[in-house]
Amino acid sequence: MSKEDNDSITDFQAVIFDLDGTLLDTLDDIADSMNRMLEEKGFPVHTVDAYRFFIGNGWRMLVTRALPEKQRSDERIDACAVRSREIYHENWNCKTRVYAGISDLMERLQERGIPKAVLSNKPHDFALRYADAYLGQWKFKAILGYSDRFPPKPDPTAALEIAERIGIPPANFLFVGDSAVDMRTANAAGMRAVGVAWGFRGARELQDSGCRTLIHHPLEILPLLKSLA
Ligand SMILES: O=C(O)COP(=O)(O)O
Repeated sequence: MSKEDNDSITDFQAVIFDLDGTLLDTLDDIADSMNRMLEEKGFPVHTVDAYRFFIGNGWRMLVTRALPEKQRSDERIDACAVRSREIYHENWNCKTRVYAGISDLMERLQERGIPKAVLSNKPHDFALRYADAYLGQWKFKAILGYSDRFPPKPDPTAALEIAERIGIPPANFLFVGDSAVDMRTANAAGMRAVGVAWGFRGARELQDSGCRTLIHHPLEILPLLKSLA
């Protein structure tokens, strides 16, 4: 962390986490499911790494980016979204894992009584299922994936709703994510934008999109938080 970051740290008391690429490495399961759908439909598949840049703006955008440019009619995108979700439904947890250091971080946050929440552009049902399977031993004040209740990130509405529910002002939140979408959401919500270098997109994208604090290990979040001891 730079000195400048240290100087400007205020009274952070709560954390909102992105899910894909921040808490969980879901890349392979998403890429495999999408590639199986593309194969079935006779379209070219992509490398797993290509999916790092397709994921981030919700399932429909993921499907759109994965389809060849000339095959992106609304009807085709809808049909491919339905089929790829069916496949993902069966394969969501084959290779997914929690990133190193996340379990330690969750444990420490829990011990210190720091409120935490998840906000993802993943379909809401999948966000809940992942949180339950991989993060179920820790308490979250809210777990929100994408649904028709809130616009997707980078719109700040859902992040602000979480702050309201927890009863802590947005300015006292860390918003931790791995993509430009997350950094924009954080800044639009008036929360501290914390970028994680271990995620799908990497440090450069984060620095170019409003990241205020870049971290390389989950436990670097702890010194940013107010001590509740
Ligand atoms: O599924 C997506 O588009 C991204 O999900 P995330 O917001 O948890 O990174």
